[in-house]
This record gives sequence, structure tokens and C-alpha cells, in this order.
Amino acid sequence: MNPVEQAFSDSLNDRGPDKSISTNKDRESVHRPLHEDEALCSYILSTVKAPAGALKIRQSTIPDSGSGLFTTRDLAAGELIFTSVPLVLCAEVGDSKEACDFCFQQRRRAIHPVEDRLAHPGETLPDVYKCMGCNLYQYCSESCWQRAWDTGHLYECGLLAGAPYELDIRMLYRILILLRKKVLLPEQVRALARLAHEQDKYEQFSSDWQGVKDIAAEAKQRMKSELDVADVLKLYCLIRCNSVPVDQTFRNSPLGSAIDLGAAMMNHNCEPSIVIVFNSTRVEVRAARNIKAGEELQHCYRDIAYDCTFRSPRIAARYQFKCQCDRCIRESNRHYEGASPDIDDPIIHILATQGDLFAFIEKAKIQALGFGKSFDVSTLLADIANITEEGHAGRRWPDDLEPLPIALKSLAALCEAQGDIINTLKIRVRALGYAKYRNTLPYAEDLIDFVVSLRAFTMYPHRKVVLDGPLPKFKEFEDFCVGHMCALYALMVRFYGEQGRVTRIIRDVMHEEIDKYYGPRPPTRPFRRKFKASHETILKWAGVDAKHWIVEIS
Ligand SMILES: C[S@@+](CC[C@H](N)C(=O)[O-])C[C@H]1O[C@@H](n2cnc3c(N)ncnc32)[C@H](O)[C@@H]1O
Repeated sequence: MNPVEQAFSDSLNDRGPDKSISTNKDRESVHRPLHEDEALCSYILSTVKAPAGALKIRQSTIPDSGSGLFTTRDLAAGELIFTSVPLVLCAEVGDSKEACDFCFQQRRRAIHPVEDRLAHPGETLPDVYKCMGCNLYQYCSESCWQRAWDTGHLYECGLLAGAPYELDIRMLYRILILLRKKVLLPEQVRALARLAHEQDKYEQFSSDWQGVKDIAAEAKQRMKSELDVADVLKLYCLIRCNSVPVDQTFRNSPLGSAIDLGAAMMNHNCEPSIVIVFNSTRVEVRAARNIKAGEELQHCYRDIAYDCTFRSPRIAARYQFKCQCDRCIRESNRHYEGASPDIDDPIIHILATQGDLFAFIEKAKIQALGFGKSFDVSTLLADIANITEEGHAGRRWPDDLEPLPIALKSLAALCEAQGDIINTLKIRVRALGYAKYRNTLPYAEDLIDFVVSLRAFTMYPHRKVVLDGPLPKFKEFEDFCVGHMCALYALMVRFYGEQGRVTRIIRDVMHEEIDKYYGPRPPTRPFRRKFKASHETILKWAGVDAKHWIVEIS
């Protein structure tokens, strides 16, 4: 075993940082919970960029959840708390996954992957470059490939033939090779080994523990690691507990995952105080709301829009805990209270409806790819109405309960793919009008799509459209578009900061919209009045009660 692998194994197995000078006292220090190990905490905090003394690692406020990260100063919503560079990153691979395994630039969004602008609808993007050695990882360009090669891919490339697509397994291979080739530093791997792994609970609740052991055995063999299989197994469990998805918009499955020591210190809350944003490969942690000095920083480990019946089992399977936060309790009560009294177990019914709505979303995605084939929107809306009519355990599925808004968004995307701009807008307004968690990255992402389709409509007022009834006035759409552009820009500043790439792109588009707008300047009071009236008219047209979607322009 080389010294880096040895340091990792010693730390993982509580044998003390340096066996040669290990005393009983050292041993005790390693056995202590992470937050009681001062040297380790200060090392982890030294890996992130934050004002001196601004962060502390202490016992979490959540019962039985180990250590957590705390702020020592008041933070305003949107404020940057810390940035860091992850120890290891690993991209998703596969046909529909196009993340660059070096710079992690997003390719599947409304934003152009390379140029600082929105992508044009249907625009052909630059080709991805696949590594010809492993035929697995993809890159934006040959230069990204070269840099990835020089910084570690050369060690793993030849060992990846037939490697599985599963991200956690490839992350495991990558860390093993970085340990074997001594690319990671001894202090980094000692800290890495002390992160939570919850192996006992994983073993207890896994339906295929033998399969997990086989993954570890194969990884050791494939990567020619000198670590014991037992250590490789712990490392795999640790990856599952601590890796964060790169790109937390969640809407288009993440670009990959990252192991970052600072981010790994934060516990989960379904109503989080912070948000993790990736700026290319850099982690940026921002306040999602005002936070008081002394509060624990917590983020949501799974897509925040879904409710507890979807979120909880997924969190439990991956992180080995059952979330007991106020939101989970509220949501669970709502299901029981909202169910018809003749139904014994409402959750079974609710999960069945969820399944039907997900099947609808999949069908709509497949249909959206079959260009040229026309479909009838009213039939698809009727399908949704059938699924939801008694879908909430004998009662109507609530408009704001996911995945109904997401099913509507997928239908809107299908309308867009077929050039039906009016239905695209109407259905998107309904979906966003009933979205529940608005101060979030997934919502911000949906708002970008929404504003893009609004602009496509207001830019070409004379295009032929298919109408199914009277349409609000064109001028009202313009007020609506400018107002939402301003709201979107404010949200971008909050998540990506004034100088973030996406913020700058949206700012340029907002200025373009405002420049060609004939009306009072936003955010003056006359504009706000006009916007409010137009917003209400358009919501009414789309069948959304105005009280569900109130937009503040500031
Ligand atoms: C990324 S780590 C967070 C830091 C961890 N608490 C520690 O002491 O190293 C994730 C692990 O923390 C624990 N955890 C995080 N959020 C929790 C919560 N809301 N309730 C219970 N346990 C939680 C679980 O053991 C989970 O696998």
C-alpha cells in the first residue's frame, strides 16, 4: 500500500493519523465525533473560501445526525457563504448525457453551453468530444479532454473497458485510482475517510448487500487498489452519503457528482437555509433566506419540489436516515387529512397516481422527440384529468402537488416541440402558477424556459397561431414578459450572484426586452400596476387563481 492509501485506510479504520507515533490518546481523538476533532474541523474549514471565522463545525441541531456546519454571522438571502473546489468530480455518461467531464458546462438548457447567450430554439450545438480510449467520458472540446487527461484521466482510461454507467461506481473507481497514483494529498484523504458512511445501516436495509459487496470487489480488482475490499466497501458507502449532484436544478438529471469536504458537512432539511450552486466546477454556497448567526446551514438533498412520499424513501435509501422535518410532517398530515374516509391506506393510492403521472411525463418526452407527428392537446389534458380526478386517495389530486405541475411542464414542452406556442404558454402558466417552492433552483430553471417561450411569442406578434378561444391582448403579454424577465433576473442574482454567467446572460436579455418595450419603466409603480393587471388577466386565461402566483417586481 502506498502512503496515501495507507493514510486513507488508517483514518477510515480509526488507527490514528500516523501509526508510528500513535498513542492511546491519538486513538481516542480519532474515535471522537467529527465536530470534537478540532484539528480535522479546522482542516476541513481551511479547504473552503470564506471570511475568517465565519463557519464552525459543531454537533448538528438535528437529533442523531452527527456533525453539521454553522454560520457565525448573520447572512442575507442570496449572500455568498463559501466557495470551494471539490476533491473529486465525476460526470454522468451515456447517450442523452452530455456533461463535459472536465468543465461540466451544461448543454441541455436554454443557455448556450459555450457562448454567453441563450441558445436559439432548435439550434445545433457544437459536437461533444468522446475519449477514444475509454469511449465513456465526454468533453466539450479536445482541449477539455487534454486537460482532463493531464489531471488524472490518463491513469483510469485504460482500466475502464466495459465499466458501468452508474455514477457512484465510476466515482469509486476514480477515487481508488487517485489514491493509488497519489494524486490526492495525505491530509485530504485523512479528512475524506472521516466523512459519514453509514455502512451498518446500509447493510441492514439494503435489499442486495451482496451486490454492493461485489461492486467493491470488482472496483478493487479493476483499479488494482492495494486497499482491503472492506475499505473499498466503506468508501463506496461514503460516496453515496456525501457526494452532491453537480447542477442542483435537478430538472434535467444532474451533470455528475462531486465530493467536496465543505459541502459534505451540511445536513439535510426539506426547507433548506442554503443552496449549493455549481459555477462550472466550483461549488458556491449561498443563503436561500436570511440566516441568523449561530444557525446550522442545511440544504435539501433531493428535488425540493416533490413531496414527502417521493422524497423520503429516496433520501432514506441513499443517506440512511428518515427525515423528520416540519415539512415532512405537514405533508404527510395533508395526505391523511385530504383522503377520502373509505380508503384504508391513502399513501398506496397516492403513490399509484404519482406513478401514472410519471408515466405520462415519460410518454410526453418520447412524443416530443417524434417531430412531425401531431398530437391532440385536449386528449392529453383529458388523460391528466382522468389520472387526477380521484387520484388523491379518492379525492381530486391538488393542483400544486407534484408531479402534476411537472406533468404540465412536459406537456408544454411537447406543445413547444410541435410549434404550438399558444398552448405552450397557457400550459406553462398553469404549471408555474401552481408551483409551490418558488425560491429554488428548479423553479428558476423552469422560469428561464417560460421566459424563453414568452419571448418567442412577443418577438413575432404576427405569426399564425392556433386559438382555442379569445386570447389576452398582445400588449398584456408584453407587460407580462417584461415583468417576468425582471423577476427572473432578481432570482438569478440570488442564486448565481451579480457576476454569475447565467445572471449576466439573463441581464442582457432583460435589457433587450426593456429597450423595446413601450410602456412605463420597470420597476416604477406605474409599471408594477400595469404588470399586475396583465398578470391577472393572463392567469385567468390559463385557468389559474391569481392568489396562487403573486410576483413582486423590485
Ligand atoms: C453529507 S453527510 C452530513 C454530515 C454528517 N452529519 C456528518 O456528521 O459527517 C450526510 C449524513 O448526515 C446524516 N444526516 C444528514 N441530514 C440528516 C437529517 N436531516 N436527519 C438525520 N440524519 C441526517 C446522515 O447520516 C447522512 O448520511
